[in-house]
Amino acid sequence: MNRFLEISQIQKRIDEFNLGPIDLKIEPGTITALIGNNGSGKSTLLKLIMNLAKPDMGNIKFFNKFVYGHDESWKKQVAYQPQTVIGWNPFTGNSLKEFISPLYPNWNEDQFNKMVSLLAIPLDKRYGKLSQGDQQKLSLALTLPRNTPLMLLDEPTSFIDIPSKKHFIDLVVDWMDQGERAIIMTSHQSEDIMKLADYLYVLQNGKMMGTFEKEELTESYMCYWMKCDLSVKPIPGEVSRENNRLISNNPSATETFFLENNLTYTTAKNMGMEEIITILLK
Ligand SMILES: Nc1ncnc2c1ncn2[C@@H]1O[C@H](COP(=O)(O)OP(=O)(O)OP(=O)(O)O)[C@@H](O)[C@H]1O
Repeated sequence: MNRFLEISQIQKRIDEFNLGPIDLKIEPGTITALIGNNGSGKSTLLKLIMNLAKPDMGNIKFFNKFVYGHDESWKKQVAYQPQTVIGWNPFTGNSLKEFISPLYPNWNEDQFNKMVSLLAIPLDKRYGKLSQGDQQKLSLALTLPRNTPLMLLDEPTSFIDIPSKKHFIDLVVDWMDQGERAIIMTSHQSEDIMKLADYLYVLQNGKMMGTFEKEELTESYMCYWMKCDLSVKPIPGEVSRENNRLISNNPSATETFFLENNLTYTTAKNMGMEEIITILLK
């Protein structure tokens, strides 16, 4: 299988914080959402991929090339949108576009203009004078049109307004359709995750909790309201219970057990992404 990115046993210590060991493989045609509580190491992982921080252990291969060498030509193949961009404040959107666009051979000017118009981005104001939302929109408009095989987005929609979030989702879907591409994005926005992600990579306090296929994850969590309070413990698949409400991450095992033990429920409901993430990050 052709792998865009392969992270093997990466570890990084920053003061008291320990990230890893992390293993992650990214294949073309996929969007992976990095999920985790604040401070769990998501941005640090993106910085390690971009060689902006050095790991203490492990390695990262991008298109089968180690990223921790002197040759950084691979960076032309990755578009990285950090949470905070350093050094852009004195420049207007127009000047930033003039600096950035020549660096990327697949830069698409029409796509940039489309994003500027759709997201109503002021190009003649200095970046430092823009609102946080406009800064984020400009940063996106300077990232997607690079049309690199891999895009790394660090909380791309945390400040932008609701209509722009909807445009962002459409733009990303369109971006993915244009070739052999992949995205890794950190996000706390369940709508972005629900609509865009194929995989969820979950981090908890720097530790890797696992990779989950989104559809499987949403299908595997079910909430049951039982006819009466449950006294039997534990029930196969049980994740948690409260009075007559039971959450399972293995509905078929749970329902078989209900049948075998004459336990009846009044309602069964799939759970939303926000509820599932809350359970995963408990
Ligand atoms: N430059 C730094 N100096 C000291 N500590 C740092 C630095 N960068 C990150 N850390 C620490 O590393 C840990 C992980 O931070 P990181 O920003 O990667 O988390 P995150 O999952 O992206 O968080 P958030 O969801 O809040 O953006 C935190 O404990 C943070 O304080």
